[in-house]
Amino acid sequence: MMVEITEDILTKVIKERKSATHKGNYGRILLIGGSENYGGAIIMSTEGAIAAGSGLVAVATHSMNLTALHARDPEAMYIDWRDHSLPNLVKNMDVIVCGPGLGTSAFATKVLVMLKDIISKKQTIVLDASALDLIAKDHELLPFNAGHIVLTPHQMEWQRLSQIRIPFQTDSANKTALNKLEAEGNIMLVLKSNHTHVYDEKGQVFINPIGNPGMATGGMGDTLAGIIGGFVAQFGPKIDSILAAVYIHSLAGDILYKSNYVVRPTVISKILPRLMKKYSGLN
Ligand SMILES: NC(=O)C1=CN([C@@H]2O[C@H](COP(=O)(O)OP(=O)(O)OC[C@H]3O[C@@H](n4cnc5c(N)ncnc54)[C@H](O)[C@@H]3O)[C@@H](O)[C@H]2O)[C@@H](O)CC1
Ligand SMILES: Nc1ncnc2c1ncn2[C@@H]1O[C@H](COP(=O)(O)OP(=O)(O)O)[C@@H](O)[C@H]1O
Ligand SMILES: [Mg+2]
Repeated sequence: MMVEITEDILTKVIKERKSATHKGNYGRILLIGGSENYGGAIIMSTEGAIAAGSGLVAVATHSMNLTALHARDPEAMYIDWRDHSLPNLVKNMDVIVCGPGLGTSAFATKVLVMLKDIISKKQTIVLDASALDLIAKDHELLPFNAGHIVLTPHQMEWQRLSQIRIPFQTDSANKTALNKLEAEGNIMLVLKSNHTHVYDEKGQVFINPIGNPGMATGGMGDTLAGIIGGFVAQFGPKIDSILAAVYIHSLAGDILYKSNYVVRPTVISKILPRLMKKYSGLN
């Protein structure tokens, strides 16, 4: 059975903040990505995570991206992804987003191996973009020990990972491929397209009915990966958090598309806090 995601998911998930709280109550997230050529990707993911409201946002990226990252997003903490303290930082996080602009170098593979060794049951990992391409070449790189794994491929990345060509990516074929990947029944799949399908850990399928072609621009998925990570960090590692993130990303896109021919991913992050405010405290 397929369930359409509706606006109700936003009031269900987005809670009004209580006065007696601090940043430690809203989740810690580490984003890993951004090679020399793809610095923008990790910056856009970071902006998604900050706008979504995670309590603490840290970024591990190529040193070349430091100045741009800090100039745009001083809220984010930075670590050189070659720094030997990276594994320790990983251990302290609730959520890790890995992949936007990561690239597929030997070093990128080493990052995935490190994550696989270190990640624990208390943590959620969101795998996007290059991380998925590396895993497509070697399924053993999947960090099965994570409490929850969220895969966010677009159709081409899913083709590489599942070996199902795009026209044949039906829900039943996708579920079969997902079952083949799973060791622990802890993988959720966000299969991005003009109508994104989300598969939960039990095989339930959800479809996102909104979004628009103005969103077909580089960085839109990087932004979504950050928002998903931010929602999981703040609202918990459940399918509803992911559905709400997918829905609000498209809703922001639709609002902007009314008066813009192209929707810039960074502007989605810009309007997200205001949109979240509208849906908070209504449940
Ligand atoms: N500003 C930046 O630094 C950006 C960096 N990016 C990074 O570039 C690396 C390569 O990712 P790409 O996704 O560009 O490359 P891929 O080669 O993985 O996929 C892109 C191609 O797949 C095809 N495709 C088919 N169905 C599609 C669908 N539903 N959605 C999207 N594409 C579909 C299209 O022909 C498209 O050109 C990743 O690390 C990614 O994070 C991109 O995210 C774009 C922005
Ligand atoms: N025509 C469209 N209609 C609705 N949503 C779209 C459309 N094109 C792209 N999107 C959305 O934009 C995002 C693109 O993700 P992705 O391809 O990973 O981008 P990137 O890697 O460049 O950041 C997905 O969330 C997808 O659903
Ligand atoms: Mg992408």
